Amino acid sequence: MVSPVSESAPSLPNPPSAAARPPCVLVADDQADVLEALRLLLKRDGLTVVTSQSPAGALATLEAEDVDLVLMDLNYARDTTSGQEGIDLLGRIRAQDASLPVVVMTAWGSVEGAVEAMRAGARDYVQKPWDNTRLLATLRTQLELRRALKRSRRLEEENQHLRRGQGNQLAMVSESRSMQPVRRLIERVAPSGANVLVTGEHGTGKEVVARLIHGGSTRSERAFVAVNSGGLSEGVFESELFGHVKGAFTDAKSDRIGCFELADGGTLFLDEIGNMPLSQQAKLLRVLQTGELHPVGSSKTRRVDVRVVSATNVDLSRAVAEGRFREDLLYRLNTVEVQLPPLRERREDIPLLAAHFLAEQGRRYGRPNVRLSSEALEALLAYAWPGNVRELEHAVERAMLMASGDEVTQEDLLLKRAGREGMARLEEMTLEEVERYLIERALARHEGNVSEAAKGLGLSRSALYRRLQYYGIKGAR
Ligand SMILES: Nc1ncnc2c1ncn2[C@@H]1O[C@H](COP(=O)(O)OP(=O)(O)OP(=O)(O)O)[C@@H](O)[C@H]1O
Repeated sequence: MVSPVSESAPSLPNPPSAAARPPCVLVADDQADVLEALRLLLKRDGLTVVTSQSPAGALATLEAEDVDLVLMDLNYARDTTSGQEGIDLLGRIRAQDASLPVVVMTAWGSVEGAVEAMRAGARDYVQKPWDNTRLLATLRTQLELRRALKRSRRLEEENQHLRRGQGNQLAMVSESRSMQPVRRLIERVAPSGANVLVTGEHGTGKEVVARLIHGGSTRSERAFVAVNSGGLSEGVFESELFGHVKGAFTDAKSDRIGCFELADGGTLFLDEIGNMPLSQQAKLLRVLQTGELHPVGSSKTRRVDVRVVSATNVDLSRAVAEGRFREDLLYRLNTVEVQLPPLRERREDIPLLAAHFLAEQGRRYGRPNVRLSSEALEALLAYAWPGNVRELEHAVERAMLMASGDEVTQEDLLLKRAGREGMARLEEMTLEEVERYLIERALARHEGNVSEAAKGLGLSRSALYRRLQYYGIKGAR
């Protein structure tokens, strides 16, 4: 069931975490001696310094480097006293990135210049000649504010992801013999930091495994970010994974942190990896090889330290042989492979899983005493479970709602059956349940192929997609 892949397969390099990088300050001033003095002062204080002697040079540096703060003079050679060139530069920096703090340096006694700069968006000002301690304190305050702002944005995006995801499900019920090697492998690889590929049919618990691996690793205190990487359109893919900067495209109203950066220091779960188009595979591979990425619309390089756990129900070796999946990407992803058996091959787990879900739903619906009748349990054991653990979970929830007393009967389970009996059940189902059922059947018949399933159902592809989203049906391709 479990096949560790060669130990020598390459894994994601571990570049220094972006969070540990010292802040980078761009100092812009046209006087070389001023630049040098500031460079030494700031470097001694542990900051990374890049310098520029002209407004054009400053803008070019901002394009290329990941700068956290700008310290800029207001006066440049072309226009030494009015400060207008400096104000222009300030405006252009703000247009590029309004969240980037700018501290201006003004000539001694030039209060109007300082006031104008503050009006134009500078966060603070220092007068020349500067006082070292005060200057450093000013810069530190602004850098702290920026860090706090970035952190709160990041938390906000993480929360959105958690809300979109399934919470922190860490329980894995798995007592069956066929699940023992899986459990042992998870325990062994979780702390190793190696990239893991989890394979198995839909609903077998691949995401549960990914969360367990994250929970058992040294990264457990950092984010676990799950993304359905096989379901992203070409336009959304890069923005979702690598982020974008404001103005990168029409709808980019503000900067967005991508999943890779959200998972920095933690684990990125790439679900449905086998459905990723080749063009997206190439972009993903580049980031896995270098640990570096560019948000859409930015030329700045960002470094990330991410462990990748991916999942698929597709036979990737076959996909490689058929030219649908890159072999080099597969080697990056499957340093270790965990294969999850379908539920029909681990029937011993069915009673335990059913009891687990019954207890969970009992808590949810305030019915802690609901139990399965022995006929209901027999029916569960006899059923084929094409939808695996997810289908069992839904069946138990539905049964909890159907059961009139504290005992769930076989009838309450509404298990799908062919023939006349199935039709009788159909009559008892709601319209939505029937629709969902037919969609699932069509997808199963066409091995998850949405175009084919849509044709079979007499729907357009987009109409079927809308319904898949509405019913939360996964696994279509
Ligand atoms: N061993 C298990 N113990 C407890 N709950 C489980 C187990 N396996 C799966 N589940 C539950 O079943 C549901 C489906 O699991 P999960 O989403 O991990 O499956 P999956 O294989 O990733 O599905 P898909 O292929 O559709 O993405 C989830 O609600 C999960 O919590």
